Amino acid sequence: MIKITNLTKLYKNKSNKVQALKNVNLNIEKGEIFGIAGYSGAGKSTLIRCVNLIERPTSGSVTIDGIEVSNLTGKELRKTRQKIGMIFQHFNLLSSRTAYENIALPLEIAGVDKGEINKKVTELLKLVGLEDKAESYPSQLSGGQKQRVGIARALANDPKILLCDEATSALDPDTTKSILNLLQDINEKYNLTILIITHEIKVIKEICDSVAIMESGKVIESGKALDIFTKPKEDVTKNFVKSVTEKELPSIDYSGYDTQIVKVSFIGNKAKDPIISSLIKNFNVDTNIISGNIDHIKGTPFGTLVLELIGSDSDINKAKEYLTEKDLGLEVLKNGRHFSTA
Ligand SMILES: Nc1ncnc2c1ncn2[C@@H]1O[C@H](COP(=O)(O)OP(=O)(O)OP(=O)(O)O)[C@@H](O)[C@H]1O
Repeated sequence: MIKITNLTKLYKNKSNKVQALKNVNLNIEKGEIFGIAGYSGAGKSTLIRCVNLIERPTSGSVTIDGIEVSNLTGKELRKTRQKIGMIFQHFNLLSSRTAYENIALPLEIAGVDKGEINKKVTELLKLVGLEDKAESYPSQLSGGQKQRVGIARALANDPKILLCDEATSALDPDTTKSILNLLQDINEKYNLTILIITHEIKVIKEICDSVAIMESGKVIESGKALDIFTKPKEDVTKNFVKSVTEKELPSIDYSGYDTQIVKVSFIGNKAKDPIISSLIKNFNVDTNIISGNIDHIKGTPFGTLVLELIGSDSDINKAKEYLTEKDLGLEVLKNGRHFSTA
C-alpha cells in the first residue's frame, strides 16, 4: 500500500547539511498497522513528512496505492493529500471551531454539500464516541477527546492511509490505551492502513503488526512486530524491547561462577514446552530462573525468561543450540568466568 524506495532527504542551509534520511526502503501492506520507532533525531518525522507530501525527498520515491506521489504537483497533489489522513501529537484543532466544525472542515474544503457533511460528521462523531460533544470547543475537551476529534477529522475524506505522528505522546497511559483501541477498531472495521511514528515502543507493542526501527536516518531493523520483539538484532532495538519486556537483572556478581545469564523469549504456545527440565536432564546444565514475564504483542502472548545456566562451557553451548533449534529467542546477557577443572 505504501512503498518507500531508496528514500533520502538532505536538509541544506548556508552553514550545514543534515542527511535526515539515508536510503530508506519500506513496504507497508494494505490493512497493516505499521509502527516506526526511533530515538529523537532518527528521522521519523522527516519520513512521515515525505509520505504525507509536506516534504519532497532529495531522491528515491514514495508510492501510495500504486501511484508514485513524491513528484506530484498542483491539483494531483491536492487530490492525493485529501486521501491521506493525519493525526498529530498536539491535535492541531482549530480553537474557534466546535468539534463538529473541526471534523467538517476537510469536507468543506473538498466542496462536499451541507447535507452530506452533516451525515458524515454525525457518523464520525458516533464512531469516535463523541456524539454528545459536537458543540464543544477544543478548550472544553480533554486531551483524549481532542485526539478523538483529530481522528474523526482525519477520516472525513475516507483516506486510503492514516498517518499518526506521536499521536499518543501527550496523553496519560489510560487515555493512550483508549486511543490505541480506537485506532485498532478503525483499522479492523475499514481495513485502513495505519502508519504510526513514535518514540514509545509500548505503542508499537500494543497495536502494530509490523515495525521498523530507525537510527541516524536509516532503517536499521524491520519486520513483523512479534519477530522484532522476540529476536531483536540491533542494539537500539534491544534497548527499545528491553524497556517494555525486561525487568532489571538483580545485582548479583556472577563473574566468579561457571555460568551464563541468558534471556530466552517465546511466543504463544511455545511457552508450554518443558525447556527447563530438558536443559537439566539432557544437557547437564543446572538452570536457575532469575526472572520471568509474560506480555502481549498485539494480543499474542510473548514471554521472556532470564535464566542462569550453570555447567561446563561445552554443555552450556549445547544447551544454547537446543534453545535456538526450538526457535526460541536467545540473547546472552552476561558471560560468567569459566574455571577449567582440567
Ligand atoms: N527542516 C529541517 N531543516 C534542517 N534539518 C532538519 C529539519 N528537520 C529535521 N532536521 C534534522 O533532521 C534530523 C532528523 O530529524 P527528525 O525530526 O526527522 O527526527 P525524529 O526522529 O522525528 O526526531 P523527534 O522524535 O525528536 O521529532 C535531525 O538531525 C534534525 O535536526
